[in-house]
Amino acid sequence: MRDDSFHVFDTTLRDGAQREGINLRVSDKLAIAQLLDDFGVAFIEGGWPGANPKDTEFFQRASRELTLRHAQLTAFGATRRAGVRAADDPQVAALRDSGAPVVTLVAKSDDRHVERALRTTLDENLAMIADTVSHLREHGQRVFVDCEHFFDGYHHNPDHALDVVRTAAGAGADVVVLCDTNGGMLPGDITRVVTEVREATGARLGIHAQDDTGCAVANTLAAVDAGATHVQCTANGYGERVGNANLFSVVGALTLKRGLDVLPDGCLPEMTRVATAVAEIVNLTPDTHQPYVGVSAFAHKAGLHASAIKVDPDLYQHTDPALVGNTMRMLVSDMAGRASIELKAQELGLDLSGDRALAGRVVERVKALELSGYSFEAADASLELLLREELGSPVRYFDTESWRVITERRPATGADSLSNGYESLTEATVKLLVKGERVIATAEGNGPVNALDRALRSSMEGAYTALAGLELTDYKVRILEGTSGTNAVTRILVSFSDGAGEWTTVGVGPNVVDASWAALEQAVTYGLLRQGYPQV
Ligand SMILES: CC(=O)SCCNC(=O)CCNC(=O)[C@H](O)C(C)(C)COP(=O)(O)OP(=O)(O)OC[C@H]1O[C@@H](n2cnc3c(N)ncnc32)[C@H](O)[C@@H]1OP(=O)(O)O
Ligand SMILES: CC(=O)C(=O)O
Repeated sequence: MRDDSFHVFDTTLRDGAQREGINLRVSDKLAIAQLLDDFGVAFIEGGWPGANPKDTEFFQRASRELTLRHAQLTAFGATRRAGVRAADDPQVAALRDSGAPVVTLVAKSDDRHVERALRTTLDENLAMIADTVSHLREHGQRVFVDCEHFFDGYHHNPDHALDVVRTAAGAGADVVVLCDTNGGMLPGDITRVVTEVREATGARLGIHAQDDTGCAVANTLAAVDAGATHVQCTANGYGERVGNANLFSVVGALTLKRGLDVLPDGCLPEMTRVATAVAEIVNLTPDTHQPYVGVSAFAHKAGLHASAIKVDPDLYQHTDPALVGNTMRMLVSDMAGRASIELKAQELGLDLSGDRALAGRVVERVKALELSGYSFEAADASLELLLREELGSPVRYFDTESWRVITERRPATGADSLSNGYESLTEATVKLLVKGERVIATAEGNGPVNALDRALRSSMEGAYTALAGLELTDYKVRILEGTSGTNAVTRILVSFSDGAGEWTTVGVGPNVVDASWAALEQAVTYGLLRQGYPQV
């Protein structure tokens, strides 16, 4: 039986889904629920059964299709309408019949909302809460009550706000959740109010904090410090308007900073995987700078940081990334020092044998190249090739004698209205020395880079069969001197994949095709190195 003394309650599938830009299918919701269960949350709020067909179907399918090891499903919905018995309210019936063992009821606790939005009396509001909680409890469901706008309501009419808490708890709600629905509170407000409400009512309290002041995580932690034992959060902080308290930041803080065992054993290292997988499912780019789980959360750029990290990573990290399933990374740029290079070499599996002079030479080359427009922090493959060269074993699979590209614009057959009756075709010829033989290859492409890529591969596919499995996955152009117009220097980043991994290289030059070739040549060389081909 799971310890019930502290609840991590996730509402990604309900409040998270209220974020602009998220539109989940039932299968998405089921997949996210499974991930949240892997992460070990105690409650997963699945949605509002009866409010829309998708959420109703989610609860039907969840009972058949989900195997939850850690979490209980929770159905969300409102208290009964004014003037109707809970037993006769169809929305309450949908909660009762959802199959969820737990129901979270949203209740009004700000008298202005009662009078102006519900258009009823304060007494009827209390009756709606008591009647709905008792009805669901009689049907065997556990009930939590979300007190909407609690903090604003407490400020405006503390007596009614406290009556709501006492009524909910008195009717059988296990947790009364104080909600900062408009997200306007600051941590000091939360500490004071939670403390006062706990002392005045003795109820078990929870916290639900929207992030409109950017304080949702801090507010959640302040509530816990003041005695709340139930935290409502969403994966990656998704939620209505700017979002909710971020589940991963809250859990990271509670476990690693406060020493609370809020997850089952072994679940914390799932954090980074779950955060990324949820972002993929909701179709939002993962936030690279998100605390704990972002790809940059433990990425170090400054040379002074690296020199201390070399002695002990704890000197520049607030926690061990492995505890949350993340990894430390060294970034090499013109802010690097010798220690950065030494650590990067270690990360890449290269042995510098403590050669400080060699590391110093690499630093100097990197700084000079970055001054001319290169950027190595996103181009690990280029950096590795440079390091190998300085180590005295440059990577060579072919030598380029020359290449040429011709783009022809000609009348098109079946051209669409955008092409103005013309089409362009590019042809590239490359001349290389491959394993001692001179090879010449020509290929067509839809542009210079595509044509060069195809010619380069076709010239070597006999010698290196694995080339067929390499794929160009990204091509980025950055104009470095914006004021020079078409005379500018450009930086090209190309990314390749071989199915097992991805790598990026960088080329720079005043001629965009030349810079692209430089990046392409390195990317293919690095790809062949990854395949383990012996060098020529
Ligand atoms: C703070 C939060 O984020 S709470 C979560 C909010 N989530 C959602 O609203 C998403 C799902 N909502 C919906 O699909 C719809 O709004 C429904 C199905 C719930 C209701 O739809 P409708 O019946 O068309 O009503 P509508 O949305 O216009 O208004 C909500 C009604 O609920 C009432 N209501 C609001 N809060 C409560 C409450 N805590 N208890 C009881 N009734 C409430 C309102 O007074 C209003 O009543 P009225 O129709 O008599 O004016
Ligand atoms: C319940 C809820 O989502 C809120 O009050 O913000």
